[in-house]
Amino acid sequence: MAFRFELQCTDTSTALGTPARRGVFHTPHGPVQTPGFMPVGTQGTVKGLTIDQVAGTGAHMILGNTYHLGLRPGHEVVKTLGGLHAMSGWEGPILTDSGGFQVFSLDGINKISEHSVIFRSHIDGALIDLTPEYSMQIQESLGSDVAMVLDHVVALPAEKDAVQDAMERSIRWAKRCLEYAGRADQAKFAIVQGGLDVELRVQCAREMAAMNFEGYAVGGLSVGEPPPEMYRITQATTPELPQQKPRYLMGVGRPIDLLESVARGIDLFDCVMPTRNGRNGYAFTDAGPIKIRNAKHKTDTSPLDPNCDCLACTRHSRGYLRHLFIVGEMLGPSLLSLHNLTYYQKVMQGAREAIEQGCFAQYMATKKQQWGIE
Ligand SMILES: Cc1ccc(CCc2c3nc[nH]c3cc3c(=O)[nH]c(N)nc23)cc1
Ligand SMILES: [Zn+2]
Repeated sequence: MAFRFELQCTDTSTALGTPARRGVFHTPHGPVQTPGFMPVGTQGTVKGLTIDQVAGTGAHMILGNTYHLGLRPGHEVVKTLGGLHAMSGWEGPILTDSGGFQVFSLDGINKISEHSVIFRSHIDGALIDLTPEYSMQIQESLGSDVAMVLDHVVALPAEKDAVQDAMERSIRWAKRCLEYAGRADQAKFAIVQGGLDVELRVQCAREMAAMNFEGYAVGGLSVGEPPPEMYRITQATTPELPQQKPRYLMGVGRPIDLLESVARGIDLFDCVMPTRNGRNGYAFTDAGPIKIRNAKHKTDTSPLDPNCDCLACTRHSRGYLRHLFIVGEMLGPSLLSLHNLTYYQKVMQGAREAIEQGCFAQYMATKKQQWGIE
């Protein structure tokens, strides 16, 4: 069996009506410990880090993108280079997004029809006709272990009929992706849409659950809605998804969002925050966030985070890291990205251990207190 989700134990200590879950998602490129965080490697690289550094953070699975790689260098080139694994050298599991979200979120014209979404390449202006089948074909060339279905995401806030129209189209497109005769060693994940409307979310989740996907993502969130709204929708959606399949909350989130969502039954996460914020000099630590450019760090010889064993925290001071950002040295963004990814993996490792011990609620409360959250 190329793919298998092994649900090891659950923890109901948070009493949110759906338990936190500890599991292992087995893939052809190795196991992924859940709950787990997947670093974003949009262009086939986690920006500023070597793959050995990414592995060193504790990451098991990384993300690639159909939209970007499909445009440049083009999926045929990636295929000729042996696929994303051979090209990047990453030997672990890879998940690729379908490209739809990038089309809808990158401002610019796009034309939606039942057939596809047509958009102009932001690189050379060429018209691209992205059908569910073409998205699957690109992801097949990329050779990812998990391919996301092509979905239609509407920007929030949106009228209920627009959300319903996009949700129903996403169901029809998901069916077309499932029917696409791809490779046996590539899993397909469904993506549940429905905006912030519980009724639409439940309907969509049930229709997707009735189709035989290897995993289920909750999409259409982390698009600017208030975190409590994200939690409310997640909590309404996960109970409708198959218990024995992995659940992936797309684009989430801050460390607190990861824990609040684990408590509501989510197994996998991705987010650009640790790397994007790292590149901008914003570090996540047990004592809360640090803006390294702040003058108060200028002569600070202490490490970024005394509890962290990453290269940035064991080899350098806050004063040096600040200096790198002030003079614009490329090592600065790399080191803070490395630290943030290490930090995210440590938060998730703690979550996995807490669920195993049945004390996830206590773990979340402790982290909230450390982070200065009510
Ligand atoms: C490389 C890569 C980058 C980013 C992503 C996830 C991108 C992403 C979202 N990010 C925030 N919210 C999101 C919602 C959706 C969504 O509803 N559908 C899809 N297909 N992707 C989403 C996947 C892969
Ligand atoms: Zn560190």
